[in-house]
Amino acid sequence: MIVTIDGVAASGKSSVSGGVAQALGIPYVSSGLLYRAATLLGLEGGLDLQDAPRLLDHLRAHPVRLEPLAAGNRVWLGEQEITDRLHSTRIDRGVSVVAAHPAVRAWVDEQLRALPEPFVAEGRDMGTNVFPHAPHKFYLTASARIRAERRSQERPENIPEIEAALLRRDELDRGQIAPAPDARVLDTGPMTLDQVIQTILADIRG
Ligand SMILES: Nc1ncnc2c1ncn2[C@@H]1O[C@H](COP(=O)(O)OP(=O)(O)O)[C@@H](O)[C@H]1O
Ligand SMILES: Nc1ccn([C@H]2C[C@H](O)[C@@H](COP(=O)(O)OP(=O)(O)O)O2)c(=O)n1
Repeated sequence: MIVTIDGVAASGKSSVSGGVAQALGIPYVSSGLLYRAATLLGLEGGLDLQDAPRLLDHLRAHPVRLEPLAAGNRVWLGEQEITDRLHSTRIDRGVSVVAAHPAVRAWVDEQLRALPEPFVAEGRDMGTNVFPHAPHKFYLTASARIRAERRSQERPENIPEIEAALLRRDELDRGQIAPAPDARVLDTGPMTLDQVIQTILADIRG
């Protein structure tokens, strides 16, 4: 069984997926971490992030692995854990360029489709492209201001700066973001994290 939870940046995808997965006793899969890992490798390799063929060669030469645990996903580069380095403002700025390359998307999708079920998958296109046959699909939204207020707990910039960066990324990610026609759309703005998790669990349990 696969549950998909897609949505815009900072809409609550990882926190909600983690809570839903823990309640169901299954892992969750954070696809965005693989796009972030590809961005980190590109930046640290001194590559032009626009240069898809070189970036892909670089990715193929470096074994990146996503470990989808219920308590939080980890990303490995060989034997070295890189999870803590994936949520910087520098990666936020570069990741949309990297995620727009079809070859990078195929590199991510291949890894996701190889994972054993059951799991909760979160990202932008889990319910549309990667797991279109998933029986339970959700799509999270919230206003840019609310998302910026939430993110300000995790980033050094002030709320207007974070809001501007989120709107820029929404725009750049637009090609990847659309709710699946059979997804339930939830505006998390007026809800607590636990309310979102309980709403999704009630829907899954029917
Ligand atoms: N109602 C809510 N729904 C989802 N997340 C919320 C809610 N209220 C606060 N948050 C917080 O918003 C922050 C951003 O959520 P996160 O899971 O990182 O989003 P995303 O994975 O979409 O970037 C987290 O700190 C989360 O706990
Ligand atoms: N399935 C996915 C997941 C993420 N992406 C891209 C788009 C996002 O800007 C980045 C980072 O996604 P992530 O979900 O980690 O981060 P945010 O919640 O957007 O802060 O990756 C994507 O194109 N497709």
